[in-house]
Amino acid sequence: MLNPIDLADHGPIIPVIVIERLEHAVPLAQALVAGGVKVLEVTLRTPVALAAIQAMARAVPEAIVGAGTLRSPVDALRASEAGARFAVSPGFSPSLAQACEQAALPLLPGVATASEVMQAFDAGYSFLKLFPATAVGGVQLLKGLAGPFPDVAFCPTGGITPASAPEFLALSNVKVCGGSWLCPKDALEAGDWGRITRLAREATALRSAAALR
Ligand SMILES: O=C(O)C(=O)C[C@H](O)[C@H](O)COP(=O)(O)O
Repeated sequence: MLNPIDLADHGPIIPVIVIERLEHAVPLAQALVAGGVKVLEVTLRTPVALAAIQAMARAVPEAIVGAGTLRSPVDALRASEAGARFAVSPGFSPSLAQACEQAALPLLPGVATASEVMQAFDAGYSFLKLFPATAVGGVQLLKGLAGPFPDVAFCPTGGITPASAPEFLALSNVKVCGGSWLCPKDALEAGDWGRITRLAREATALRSAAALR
């Protein structure tokens, strides 16, 4: 079973993917992998999301396909059945955490405050999504959390851009960021897979940009 912290080893950005049309799933995964992005978070926000996870996992074995937007225990079960290798949630709830454990689905739970960090940490999670990262305080909040929680790492997501990502990635407690900009809706609709590969390639270079800061 994958440890969510290991997702950070595959690159600095996890694309947050919204699939409206199932036929986009496989070419999108291929385009991202071609640009060096292997870890894919497919949000359970659309009716075809589970089928998209299944199709990507089968057709693009190099990809590590996970499910995002898990909100309830049943989401955990469905994501696991669809073949998701990890799960991401906008928040933390004990019932969701328990369902993921039962389904052997590694979870990256979301937090936005120190109290939520403590609840997730108590439940055994030390790698957390900060969501919605920019809105709740962004870089300044993460610097603040590093004091009392030096043993907690974060994946900030929400409002991050290619311009702001290096500042996040340069923080000691940030291992990887999430962002939807790698998969723009208009590129998917136009089938512009080349643009998605370019965006993926640019995203993979952001860790070096962070190291230069
Ligand atoms: O649905 C979820 O569970 C999410 O993960 C929400 C995403 O994190 C944000 O929608 C990504 O934010 P942007 O990169 O600002 O578009």
